[in-house]
Amino acid sequence: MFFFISIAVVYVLYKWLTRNDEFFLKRGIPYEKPLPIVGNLLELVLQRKSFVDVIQRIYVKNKRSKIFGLFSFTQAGYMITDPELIKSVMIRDFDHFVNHDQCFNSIDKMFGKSLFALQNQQWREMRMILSPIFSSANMKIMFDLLSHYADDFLIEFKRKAVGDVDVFDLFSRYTADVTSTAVLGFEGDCVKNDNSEIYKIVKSMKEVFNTFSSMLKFLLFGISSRLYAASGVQLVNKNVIAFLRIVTIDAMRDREQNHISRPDVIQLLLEVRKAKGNRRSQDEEINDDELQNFSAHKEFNVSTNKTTSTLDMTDDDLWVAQTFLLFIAGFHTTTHLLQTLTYELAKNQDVQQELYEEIQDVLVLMCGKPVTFEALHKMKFMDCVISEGLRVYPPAVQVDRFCNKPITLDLGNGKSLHITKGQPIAVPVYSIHHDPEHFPNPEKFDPNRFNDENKSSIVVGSYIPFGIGPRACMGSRFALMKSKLIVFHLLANYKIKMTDTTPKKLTFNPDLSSSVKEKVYLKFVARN
Ligand code: HEM
Repeated sequence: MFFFISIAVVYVLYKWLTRNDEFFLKRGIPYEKPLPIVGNLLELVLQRKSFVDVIQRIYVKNKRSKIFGLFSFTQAGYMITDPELIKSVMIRDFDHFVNHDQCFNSIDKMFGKSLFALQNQQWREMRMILSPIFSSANMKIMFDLLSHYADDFLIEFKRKAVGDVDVFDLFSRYTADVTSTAVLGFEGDCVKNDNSEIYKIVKSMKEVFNTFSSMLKFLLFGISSRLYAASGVQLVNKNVIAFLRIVTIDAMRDREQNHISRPDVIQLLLEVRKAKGNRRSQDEEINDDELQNFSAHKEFNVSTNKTTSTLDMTDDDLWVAQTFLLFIAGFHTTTHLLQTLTYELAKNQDVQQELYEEIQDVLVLMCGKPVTFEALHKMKFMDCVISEGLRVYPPAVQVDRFCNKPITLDLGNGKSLHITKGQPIAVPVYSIHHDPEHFPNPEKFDPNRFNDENKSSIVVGSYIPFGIGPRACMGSRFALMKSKLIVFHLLANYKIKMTDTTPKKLTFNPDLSSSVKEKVYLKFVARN
């Protein structure tokens, strides 16, 4: 009897776990047959391949089709390869694809309240509240703060540059300091102090998404969100939340009591909270076309005619969640950009020399004064170099959307595809950036793809390091500014070289991120 019951249970479980297996077959969309539980991600779960490599293999096989299917664990999701379709989902038909995957909203109580996870009207309201953080006026204030910080950084760096430098560690610390100083208004001291407690916490924030155990949490959530909820597991650990409460809620209270005002996020959150959300205009100038930023995202107006707020402004966690997001969204991404970019500059000495010459020209123009916001943003070759860095090593492997209103997408040649509410759809950013149809000889690091002569031939939708459309990265201009500034100062003072241990090629960790597997040590040789 027990035997028959066991067989019946296994059978029911198998049927349930494979319930979506014919999803793409029924819709005539190419896909790879999934395995139970792991879907198409077996190599990733076995730690044999990175997410980048898994997607790349499936993309190359299916890219002739404008859309293909991917089983991320048990979830069947569409992957779009065609720039026109990408524009349609991310911009033209945005009202049907406002949100990220549902799981971000429910997998962690605190993260679920962050801008990244908020949905529909709540997302629109929060985006309008937060986007002025990166208005042109605020960016200039942040630039001044960062310029002062750069002086201290260079003094500290002199000490570190004596030996070979682990550039991941260096730029993680730089990014943590810059976010603390310019965005949140406190000193991180992560570069200065090798044992900085703040650095330990910020690093553990990164681990929230980029470890094997976080992947298992997503897997459990994918199998059953109810089981996940019942297990009591959360993504963000208690130490991180305690730290964020201090830098957000305690800081807000302190400023209110002591009448302190600083031009940063905490101040903005304080004002929004006091005004119960009524300070949510997007009238501050955010898009500045004069700045040379090929990859920067243009902010869209996402307002609606609803007048009452759907957010609970008195909820502390709502604000803690935004601080968390600002840390985490800029941390891995900017560190990854700077790590991989300095690696490519060391490898491609001709590119480094051309960039150094542009820096020298600016220094001459500045007549000994520090580089200004405008001068930094007018540097054309600098912009090409950064844009190419983000093409070859986009920090986000993919960007995703979740259908909130059914729609029929036109696939061309008389074909169409009906997308139902609740259906995930993603854009494989890394694979599109490495597609020779969009970027010939894609593995070559060639900044001139983005020069004035060539950049007009880049098809909209084929270059999306910051995503695209109203839900694209909110911090793109800040990320570009802090990256350009540090590259400027480092190259003005040092020549970057490979060491005997520097890897010949970079590969990626077997997790859901695009983090580099190898330790990257580089030599920084003082120029004078
Ligand atoms: C090189 C650095 C960075 C890269 C490549 C990057 C990339 C991205 C991408 C791909 C997205 C998703 C976009 C989409 O779904 O279309 C995103 C979202 C976001 N990023 Fe960034 N990011 C970077 C730095 C930053 C920084 C420094 C901040 C702020 C301090 C930031 C804040 C955000 C926020 C708040 C979102 C969520 C936007 C929303 O859901 O409305 N990012 N980023």
